[in-house]
Amino acid sequence: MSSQTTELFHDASLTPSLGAEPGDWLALLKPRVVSLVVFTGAIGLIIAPGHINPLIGAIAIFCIALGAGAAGAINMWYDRDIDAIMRRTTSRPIPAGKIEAAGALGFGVVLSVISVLLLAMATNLCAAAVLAFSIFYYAVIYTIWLKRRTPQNIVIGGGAGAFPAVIGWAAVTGNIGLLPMVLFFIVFFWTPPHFWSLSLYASTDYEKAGVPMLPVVKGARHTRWNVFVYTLILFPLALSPWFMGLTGWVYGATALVLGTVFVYYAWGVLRDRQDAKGVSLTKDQPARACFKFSILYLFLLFAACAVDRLV
Ligand code: HEM
Ligand SMILES: CC(C)=CCC/C(C)=C/CC/C(C)=C/COP(=O)(O)OP(=O)(O)O
Repeated sequence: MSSQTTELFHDASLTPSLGAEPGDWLALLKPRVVSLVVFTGAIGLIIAPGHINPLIGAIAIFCIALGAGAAGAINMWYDRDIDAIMRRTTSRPIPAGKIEAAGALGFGVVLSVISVLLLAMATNLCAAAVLAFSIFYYAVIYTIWLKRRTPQNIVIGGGAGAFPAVIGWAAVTGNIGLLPMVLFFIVFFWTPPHFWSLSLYASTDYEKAGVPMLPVVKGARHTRWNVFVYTLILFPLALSPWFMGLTGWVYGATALVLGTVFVYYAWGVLRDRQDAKGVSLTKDQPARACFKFSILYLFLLFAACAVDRLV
């Protein structure tokens, strides 16, 4: 096969469409990942001081979901070449030939605009502006600019997923308070252990696709240290809303327990010795366990924040 033919083969936009079903369009929105992002947005809205009409609140949460999903669709449009190479992503709608690339881009852009306009009309300009910026951040700053250029891609790019709590808060108050800012930094520092744990056992995929994720560029040992150090930083950071008197004891106790368990899992990742470059680490159980726990951690931490408001 000539190199040109190989390129055509890999350009998913040229794969014949097999006929998209509604589920394929939904898959473009990365619904499972977005669910946690939206949950943090909803908590931002619940803990904000003041009152919001429940219908308006529901619309605001819907807009965060729509905007985050739309950014995911733009991400899948841009990443269609590497998604076709990586085993984990090869069955996504574009590489699978279910949806054409241009259609996915149009879908993502239109939904982005709708989500921002609807949020502006339903709530206020501050919330809508932060949503617009976070879509831009994920789609352009992370996906197009950083992801393929630097192994620090997700440290900076992780900011995108940290905005929803700020958006939820702003939807109620029209401004950005101290508590949502701290929550922003909690998600920001949570992202590296979340993602680098996963990348430890998915590194051969990224290597194949030429994405400079940390384990590919710096090796597994370096990545393990980074997972551990970011988890250590996260520990006091997650406790800080309690120390500052922004939350009560329910949150404080939860952050203490969850932080301890997270450090334990990250320690497991650090102690793991499967470090040979190019070796498939799919059996890297400590990294898998740490990735899974990272999701539970953020879910429970934010839930505790809301429970604190109610007790
Ligand atoms: C740049 C930052 C991030 C990167 C690179 C990243 C990467 C990933 C990847 C590659 C997966 C596997 C998904 C799949 O197999 O399709 C994943 C799963 C997940 N991520 Fe992240 N993530 C990031 C930030 C976040 C944030 C901010 C949240 C939520 C607040 C989040 C929530 C989740 C959830 C809930 C899953 C599990 C989805 C499932 O059950 O399949 N991620 N993440
Ligand atoms: C409000 C708003 C716009 C929020 C967007 C935030 C969002 C969905 C953040 C999650 C970031 C994420 C899923 C990265 C996946 O990385 P990747 O795309 O590199 O992973 P992949 O290899 O699975 O495609």
